[in-house]
Amino acid sequence: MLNIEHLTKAYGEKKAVDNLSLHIAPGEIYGFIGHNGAGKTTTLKSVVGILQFDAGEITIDGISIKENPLECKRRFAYIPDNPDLYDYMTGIKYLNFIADIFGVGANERQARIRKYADDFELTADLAQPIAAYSHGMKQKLAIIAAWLHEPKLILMDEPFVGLDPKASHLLKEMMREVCDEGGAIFFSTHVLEVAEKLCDKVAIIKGGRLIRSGAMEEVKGDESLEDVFLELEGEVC
Ligand SMILES: Nc1ncnc2c1ncn2[C@@H]1O[C@H](COP(=O)(O)OP(=O)(O)OP(=O)(O)O)[C@@H](O)[C@H]1O
Repeated sequence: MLNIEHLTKAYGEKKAVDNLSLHIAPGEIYGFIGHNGAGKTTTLKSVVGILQFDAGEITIDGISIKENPLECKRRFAYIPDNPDLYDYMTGIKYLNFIADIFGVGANERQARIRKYADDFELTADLAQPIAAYSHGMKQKLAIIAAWLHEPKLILMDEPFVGLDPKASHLLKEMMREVCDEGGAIFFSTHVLEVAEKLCDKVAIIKGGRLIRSGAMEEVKGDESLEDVFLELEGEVC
């Protein structure tokens, strides 16, 4: 579903991502872990067409993000690490705005907004301006917005930050549902316990280079993901 081939992206002289290749198949929850500044956000922003990259190719369902970004964007949703939404809009206005962009019909959008807002206990706040939302409430709104057009691929940068335990649990269930229905999820996290329990596959990036990837059980073997990660972090590139 998502193919990243030899992705390279530099900021000036500094290579933030160096020759990274990764393949994410339907049905997979794929975790992306690495130290601060390892290149996770740069990779995600390159995949979703926010950043121009220097070399490599990224395709979603075989469609190039460079050549046909709109077709790609119809298929995925992206939740950035900071839910900077439009503060002056109310929650419901924002969700309708996103639904309009993706052409979600009136009945579907109403049903989905009602379901997800109820599940996240956000319904009573939808009439409030986003400026009045807490970080966690903004994150919930961003998640609902991402799920509105039923994307096949969902990319998320640190999605659990700021969510309360109930919302985190719900998000994990929603992620698994997407994958059970043939979709795929690629997300970054620093919470290795969550990654270990939730992910089918995991990729570890260090200094812009992919240093380990594959099925969770294979990557971690008999150890915890945290132990494997810390061992790899300790090794010289
Ligand atoms: N706009 C930018 N200009 C210059 N350098 C940047 C820019 N954005 C990121 N970098 C650098 O690129 C490297 C990778 O950063 P990136 O944000 O992709 O890391 P990350 O793995 O997402 O980190 P974190 O876990 O802290 O969010 C870092 O060395 C960072 O300093």
